[in-house]
Amino acid sequence: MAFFAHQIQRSFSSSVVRNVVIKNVTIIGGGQMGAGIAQVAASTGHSVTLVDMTDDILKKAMKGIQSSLRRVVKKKFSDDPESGDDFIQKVMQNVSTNTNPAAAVTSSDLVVEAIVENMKIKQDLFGFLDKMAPEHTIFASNTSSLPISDMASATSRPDRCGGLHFFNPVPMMKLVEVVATSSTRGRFRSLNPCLVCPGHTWVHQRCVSVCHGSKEDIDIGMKLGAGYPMGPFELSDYVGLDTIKFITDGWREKEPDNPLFAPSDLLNKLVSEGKLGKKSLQGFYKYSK
Ligand SMILES: CCCCCCC[C@H](O)CC(=O)SCCNC(=O)CCNC(=O)[C@H](O)C(C)(C)COP(=O)([O-])OP(=O)([O-])OC[C@H]1O[C@@H](n2cnc3c(N)ncnc32)[C@H](O)[C@@H]1OP(=O)([O-])[O-]
Ligand SMILES: NC(=O)c1ccc[n+]([C@@H]2O[C@H](COP(=O)([O-])OP(=O)(O)OC[C@H]3O[C@@H](n4cnc5c(N)ncnc54)[C@H](O)[C@@H]3O)[C@@H](O)[C@H]2O)c1
Repeated sequence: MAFFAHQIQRSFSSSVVRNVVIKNVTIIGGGQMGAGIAQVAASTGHSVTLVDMTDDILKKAMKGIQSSLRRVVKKKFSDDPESGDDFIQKVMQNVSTNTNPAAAVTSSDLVVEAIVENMKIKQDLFGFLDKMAPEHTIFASNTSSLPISDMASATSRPDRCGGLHFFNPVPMMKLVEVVATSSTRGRFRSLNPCLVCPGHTWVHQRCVSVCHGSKEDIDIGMKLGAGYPMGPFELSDYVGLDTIKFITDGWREKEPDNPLFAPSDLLNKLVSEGKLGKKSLQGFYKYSK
């Protein structure tokens, strides 16, 4: 995270931002991704404020961060459990929660949004925070597929808006795509040398695969045959079927004739039944708590 904070700082060309030290990070959205981003930012010494709509959601997020840290520590401090406990305590002390986004950004250096994959809601959030956050604050979106420039246009600081596309689960995935727009000028560039296309990069285009066969066979096939750590159905449950639906609906809007983005009756049925994947304990597969 420190590396990316440096990269963002180095790349934003406006003088107001250039000498910004990224210390205070506000994450809006304490779901799968927001909680993971908060964990990584707090683990690298940043002071983090995690925002969501209710205290219950935030309590669940903090519990998730703690259990994830325990998994990290089991490996990182295997021969020194006491230091592991200290590490967890220190990281958790770096994270505070707030249900009031306005109060949570008053001293932010970097705001990362990881809320629902809906452009209007993201634009409204960016527009609102733009009035509340300090002049120097950088805004970043963790969106999987929506154009950063459309979010930046909802603010008075398009030169300090970018994408920070983390991958799930954040504490385990080394890739973060730093997405620039024409307004971010300067040297801000995507660290991931890849084609920029709907959904940012070719990484996503490979997630969208046309499959024929049982979900189990396809997942096993992609794991054993393509060396994937998870098959496409397992991964879709892991990402969240609602998020997958937001993304593919967005891509279909842009390219209605692309057969890759044809609507999936099964996906639409599962989402309409609230079967969102791992986060709701049922999607393509069933999960235990
Ligand atoms: C159609 C639209 C498509 C676009 C979708 C867009 C989505 C989005 O924009 C892009 C993405 O993210 S795409 C998604 C990109 N992401 C992918 O493709 C992910 C692919 N999957 C993987 O890389 C692996 O399955 C995992 C790393 C998730 C799990 O590893 P595994 O080996 O299969 O099994 P394991 O036994 O579970 O874990 C082993 C050990 O790892 C550690 N650990 C694990 N989770 C942890 C956590 N949360 N915290 C801390 N630690 C965690 C832990 O030490 C654990 O040991 P333990 O003794 O159990 O504590
Ligand atoms: N799930 C993934 O694998 C993955 C990976 C990379 C990027 N993303 C992107 O990250 C974002 C979040 O995805 P997720 O899987 O964490 O979703 P999620 O549903 O797990 O979490 C979203 C959280 O945002 C909160 N929220 C929604 N609107 C809000 C608002 N106005 N103010 C404050 N909180 C609000 C919700 O209460 C929820 O807790 C999406 O844009 C998604 O495309 C997802």
